[in-house]
Amino acid sequence: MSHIRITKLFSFETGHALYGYDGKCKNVHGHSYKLSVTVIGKPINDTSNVKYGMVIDFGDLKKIVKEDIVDVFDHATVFNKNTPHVELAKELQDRGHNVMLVDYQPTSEMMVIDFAKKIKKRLPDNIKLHALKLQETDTSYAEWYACDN
Ligand SMILES: Nc1nc2c(c(=O)[nH]1)N=C([C@H](O)[C@H](O)COP(=O)(O)OP(=O)(O)OP(=O)(O)O)CN2
Ligand SMILES: [Zn+2]
Repeated sequence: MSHIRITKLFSFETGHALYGYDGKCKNVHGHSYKLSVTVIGKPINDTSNVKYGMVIDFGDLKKIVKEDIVDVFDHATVFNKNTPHVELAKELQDRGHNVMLVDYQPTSEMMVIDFAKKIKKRLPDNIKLHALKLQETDTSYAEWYACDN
């Protein structure tokens, strides 16, 4: 049976700020992120399996990405916990805002690395993460490919 890649698209609204950056993105601002998740595997060959003909049910892939990424990042503001932004984060949290502290600079590149780690942990053994594309704006995106890593 052939290996087939299947892809599901997600979107979420997230705020961030790049501490120490030399441009406008050092300010707190937000993006309508678009995330494309591609996995690879062989379609199930067993006619008695309810998932016959599927690499992975799109719904099962959606559950993983929703639980570990979309529901966590949507309408949150992400700050690098290794910077003084941690104080701003605390103030916002104390005032009831949805803040996420991460261990990295929240660029598209670093976020896509984080997402790859999270998704890989959740996939069944027979399904491999092939690629992620994280689109920050209409003109800017970062990609993670298994073959590069
Ligand atoms: N390599 C990276 N460069 C920049 C990142 C990033 O994650 N990786 N992020 C930013 C900012 O978050 C910014 O909001 C997005 O940058 P940019 O594409 O430059 O945004 P513009 O609105 O100016 O895009 P145009 O379409 O060119 O107007 C900065 N850099
Ligand atoms: Zn930004």
